[in-house]
Amino acid sequence: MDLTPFYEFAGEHVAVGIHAVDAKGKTVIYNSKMKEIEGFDFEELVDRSFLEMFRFEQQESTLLKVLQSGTPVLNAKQTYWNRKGQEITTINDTYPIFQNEELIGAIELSRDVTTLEKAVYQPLKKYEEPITFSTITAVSSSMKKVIETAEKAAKAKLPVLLIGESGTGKELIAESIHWAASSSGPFYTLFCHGTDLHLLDQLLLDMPNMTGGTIYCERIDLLSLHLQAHLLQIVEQQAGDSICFIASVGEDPVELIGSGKLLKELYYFFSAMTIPLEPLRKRKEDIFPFVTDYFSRHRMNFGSIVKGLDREVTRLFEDYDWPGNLKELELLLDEITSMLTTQDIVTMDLLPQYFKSKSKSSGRLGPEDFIVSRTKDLLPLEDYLFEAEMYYLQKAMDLYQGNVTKAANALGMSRQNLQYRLRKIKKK
Ligand SMILES: Nc1ncnc2c1ncn2[C@@H]1O[C@H](COP(=O)(O)OP(=O)(O)OP(=O)(O)O)[C@@H](O)[C@H]1O
Repeated sequence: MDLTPFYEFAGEHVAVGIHAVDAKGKTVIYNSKMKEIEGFDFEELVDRSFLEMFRFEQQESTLLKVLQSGTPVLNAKQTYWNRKGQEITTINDTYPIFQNEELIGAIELSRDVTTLEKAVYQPLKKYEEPITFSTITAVSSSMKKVIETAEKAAKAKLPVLLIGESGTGKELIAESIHWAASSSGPFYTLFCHGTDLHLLDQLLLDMPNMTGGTIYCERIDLLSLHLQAHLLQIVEQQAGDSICFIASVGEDPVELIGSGKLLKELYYFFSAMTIPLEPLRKRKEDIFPFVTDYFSRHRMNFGSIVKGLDREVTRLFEDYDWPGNLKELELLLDEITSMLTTQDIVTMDLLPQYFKSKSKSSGRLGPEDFIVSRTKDLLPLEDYLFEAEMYYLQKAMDLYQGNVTKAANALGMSRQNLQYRLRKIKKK
């Protein structure tokens, strides 16, 4: 009996992301769960082969690494911001695949542990005391405005809708509203990412026992419309009681409603007060005060001597776009401080390699710019070809460890020609 249809069905419906490549690194399997994890839409996937050419992300490189070494890489945890700007934490196992002792490809199995990570890890890690408005870095005028409105919301005790990209501090604001409202009960977070009917029903069962407190529904736009309707029923039943309801969404709610991702009625319920949080790239004044606060907490909690950033790192932080906002900065600082020994100033060599290459390319074209779609303008051909050439030449130089003669030879061009092109890249 041919079992292929069974395996195909299982591959599409299993709750693990699967990405397999052949011996040349070309994708041969990319299942639905992987699309969901990486945030791709179908239309974009058609162009995936193009994308692969330009992607430097860890995801691919683990597969390629395994392809080169022939040995598995297991339990690799990574937190990143996917194509839709959603924060995702996965644990990946990547294996080489052999047939008759010949390496024919590699496969990556990716478990989405975002919700688990938030529920288990974050409460342990953060501020030791309840979050109050004064704990929050708010130097920019837009963050000051956020705090002002949140203070009003705490007094009014009306439902609140927080709007902002992942990592902008929505949960912190929700928690500080809770404490400022001097609510007697607990602060609960309902992580909508990965929530199912069963968990929502559990919430329904638990609620009658709550005599106060706050329920924060994080990213209601990540629930299916069916579950949003269910959530609406739950919150409406309790409305008017002493429970305070706060929710968050990742983008403009009007657009979300327009594109069928947010139930209008659920939006109406929460939008008694709305608080938009700007992405960090639009309020860069908050970057360094946050770093200073982080370091002082680190000195206090771990007795370290870390004081600040050197000039080069400061410039890099200023220029970078921070797609994951303050959360991304915080994770980066966690990584940097874990490597500190006797140094009190953070220098370039303490920055992880992936961050250096990401920040170098920030401002330049990213992989998504190469996707051809009806909703976006095409890139001028010249820019497209320039990026492609730059990518290819840099990869060739890496492969030959910077040896221009050997790289030129492999590329079938003269040494002078390659040097000329490399200079052109540097100037851009
Ligand atoms: N203004 C801020 N001041 C201090 N810390 C901040 C601020 N904004 C974000 N952070 C830090 O970034 C982390 C992420 O913030 P938070 O979880 O509130 O973001 P979020 O907007 O709720 O993200 P998501 O939509 O992914 O849930 C927090 O743990 C906090 O330490």
